[in-house]
Amino acid sequence: MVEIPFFGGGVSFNPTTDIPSLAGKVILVTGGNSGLGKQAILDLVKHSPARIWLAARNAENARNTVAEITSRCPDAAPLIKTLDLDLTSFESIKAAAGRVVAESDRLDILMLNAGIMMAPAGQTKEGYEIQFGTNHVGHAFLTKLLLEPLLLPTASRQEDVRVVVVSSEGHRLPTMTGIPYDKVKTDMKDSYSVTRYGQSKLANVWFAREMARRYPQIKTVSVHPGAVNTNLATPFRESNWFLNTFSAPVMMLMTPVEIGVKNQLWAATGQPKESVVSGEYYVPVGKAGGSALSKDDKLAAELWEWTEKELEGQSI
Ligand SMILES: NC(=O)c1ccc[n+]([C@@H]2O[C@H](COP(=O)([O-])OP(=O)(O)OC[C@H]3O[C@@H](n4cnc5c(N)ncnc54)[C@H](O)[C@@H]3O)[C@@H](O)[C@H]2O)c1
Repeated sequence: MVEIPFFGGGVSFNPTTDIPSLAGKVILVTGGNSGLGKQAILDLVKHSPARIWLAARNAENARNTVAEITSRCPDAAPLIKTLDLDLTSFESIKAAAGRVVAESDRLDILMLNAGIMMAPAGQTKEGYEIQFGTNHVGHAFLTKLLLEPLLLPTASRQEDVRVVVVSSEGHRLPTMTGIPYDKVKTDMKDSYSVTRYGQSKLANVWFAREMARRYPQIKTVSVHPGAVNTNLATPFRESNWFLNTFSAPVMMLMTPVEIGVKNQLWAATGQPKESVVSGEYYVPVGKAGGSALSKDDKLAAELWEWTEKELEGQSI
């Protein structure tokens, strides 16, 4: 997918010098075993030690990632824990949240970073279209389970609590149609499509916007990382011989992950904290953006209410 590059504006952010001390804080990053999530954890532990949950769906990959991070940053070893989390399964999300609540006394940064794009068509365990179910429903459920036991109590102690939802400029793809709620569980014929990805990423922006309105004590924002050289498009590429053969030079032109991670790191830690405005959607780095549709408060509230209904009665 072609992401729109951004020139000019924004803020300058250097993880090495601009991440403030996070000592004593607890951070959870979903999709922590590759791409932007892994790089975010590397920067966080390298430059400002905090206790970190590296959430990933494959336990062995997660352990290997921790081994790689701690080999590059040995002091991080006691600070990182892996967390089994498959966002396509409510059972897995409940187990993950249950463990975090049992083993943490606070949660300062929740980075909802995991995502899939144009993966093979499919449905989550609960029947949602796979991109919408993973990118939006799974993250919304995880947030719901962590909100009352950890995020709100941490915020009530006057702490700087932030939720960063990694969205995409792909949120612009659903223009007139928005999100067809009647189809997210029933109609799978274009489940692999970029339109479905766009719907899930629009949901990410709306979710952050409405969460910011409902919980002003927590700073919740959504971000676009840029067009970054990660594994995100691998399943799509591998499904198409032409892309598979000719995409290597294009990949090399994409933003390296060390740069691409800056926007979400800035959103999670940037100072002064007033510079990160709750409810906003940011393009790299720290530049407010977003489609007109993504700023529609009525539609953001509608998404929240629809999601709440879907998750009704679900708890750890
Ligand atoms: N790379 C880009 O150019 C780009 C552009 C815009 C937005 N994004 C967003 O950035 C985020 C991170 O993606 P990335 O580029 O690092 O790609 P990536 O493929 O390297 O990382 C995605 C991560 O999500 C995890 N994940 C996927 N399905 C999961 C599931 N069911 N349960 C738990 N974890 C799951 C993967 O294991 C992986 O760790 C995504 O939300 C993506 O939509 C990326």
